[in-house]
Amino acid sequence: MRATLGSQEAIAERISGADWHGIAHDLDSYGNALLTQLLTPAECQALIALYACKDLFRSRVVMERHGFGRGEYQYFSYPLPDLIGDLRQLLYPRLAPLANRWHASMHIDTRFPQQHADFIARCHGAGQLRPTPLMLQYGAGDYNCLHQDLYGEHVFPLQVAILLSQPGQDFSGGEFVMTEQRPRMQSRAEVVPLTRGDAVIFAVHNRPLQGQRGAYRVNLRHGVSRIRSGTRHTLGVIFHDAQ
Ligand SMILES: O=C(O)CCC(=O)C(=O)O
Ligand SMILES: [Fe+2]
Repeated sequence: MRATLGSQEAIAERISGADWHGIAHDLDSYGNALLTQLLTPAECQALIALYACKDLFRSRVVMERHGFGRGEYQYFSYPLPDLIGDLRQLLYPRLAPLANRWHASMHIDTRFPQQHADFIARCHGAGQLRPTPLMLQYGAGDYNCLHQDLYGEHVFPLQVAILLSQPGQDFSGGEFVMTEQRPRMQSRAEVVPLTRGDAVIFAVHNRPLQGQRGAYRVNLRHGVSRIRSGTRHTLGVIFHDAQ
């Protein structure tokens, strides 16, 4: 599995080569940023194949049953497949300084350690023991309602979703969408254009927005518009664990 799923070194190199200044700028300006071509088509394909391996997952959610939309997803069990553990561990340190800066701007006291293992120890110490990385699977007519992935008191304010299917080839429709609700103002929407292997990094629930009298908090949600045809798979990397 290691061969098809790519080495940690290759993933680390792609992450190092990304434009992190540009990503920070986009996250500060829009609450989301693209990290293009994080995974190769072969890695995307290998990840999609994992969806059928029931033993890798701790639970399966049929979205319609909960009013979450239509489609399904599965949460991975520990130990995570290598590639997914590597992504979580390698992306986190790039985002922790930004998360700390956001918290400072929003006057939230919590600060995040530099290493993911230390943050996970904090989650586990508070009873948030269950892994949150997940794979989502949508067919024609499916969609994901606007939501926030909060699973307990401890929340890392950024998360990552990686599109594993090719738009225009594997599926049509199914755009990644975000809304941003500003206090006493109308909501703003963003559609994030993704191709297979691209990651979107985005705010989990709040971000600071610079106003005339300092920064204030805005409330964000994400979801997926209706899949018009075909099948769409995504890998979700959430950095906090769940209660
Ligand atoms: O399928 C998507 O693009 C959205 C997935 C999602 O909601 C998540 O990763 O938290
Ligand atoms: Fe989500």
